[in-house]
Amino acid sequence: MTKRSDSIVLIGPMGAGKTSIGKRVARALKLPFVDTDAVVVREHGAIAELFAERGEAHFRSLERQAVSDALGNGGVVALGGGAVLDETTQRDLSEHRVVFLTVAPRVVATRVSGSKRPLLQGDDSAQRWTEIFETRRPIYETLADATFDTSHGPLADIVTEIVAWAKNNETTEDQ
Ligand SMILES: Nc1ncnc2c1ncn2[C@@H]1O[C@H](COP(=O)(O)OP(=O)(O)O)[C@@H](O)[C@H]1O
Ligand SMILES: O=C(O)C1=C[C@@H](OP(=O)(O)O)[C@@H](O)[C@H](O)C1
Ligand SMILES: [Mg+2]
Repeated sequence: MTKRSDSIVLIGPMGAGKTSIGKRVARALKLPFVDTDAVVVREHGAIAELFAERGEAHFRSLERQAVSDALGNGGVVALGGGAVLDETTQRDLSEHRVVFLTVAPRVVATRVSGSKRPLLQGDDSAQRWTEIFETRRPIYETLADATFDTSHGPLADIVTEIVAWAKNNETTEDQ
């Protein structure tokens, strides 16, 4: 696999583990870690409030900028689940090693229940998660260089698998 950048980008649906697994992968590889949602929150405030007060399109434009900055800086980057909807981001990702974290619907429900994710509020959140995931799945699959299912087993095992994959797929200077 020839990729220009040595960074690793985690994509996938809400609750797949991008933030928590990304943090641990970065620590294991001794690389900096950035979660683009955390950047947006730090610079602009809570995501739920941005959605409520300024709308999803506004959040997406802040997210696009955070993603572009993070990809430029390198390291391990965890995206928000919807960041891949942006076509500029899709193009930019072709230069990076992209890891798609997937998860079974029956497992994710407990992971995201009670969370403040604005797209998962209300009684039908499980159904909404599935609809959103099915809509985005082709994009995730197209962008992915590798896919890991986080539904089973301890989080540490998935981290180990991703670290091994990253070491086997390192970029080299002359690419
Ligand atoms: N493989 C896993 N096994 C068990 N719990 C997990 C796993 N991955 C993530 N979680 C838990 O699920 C929740 C959501 O994870 P998070 O990293 O925020 O996902 P994402 O960033 O993809 O939305 C967190 O509470 C996290 O600890
Ligand atoms: O899938 C989405 O559209 C979203 C995912 C969230 O991030 P996580 O995927 O880290 O939960 C966050 O960016 C926002 O609530 C919107
Ligand atoms: Mg996250």
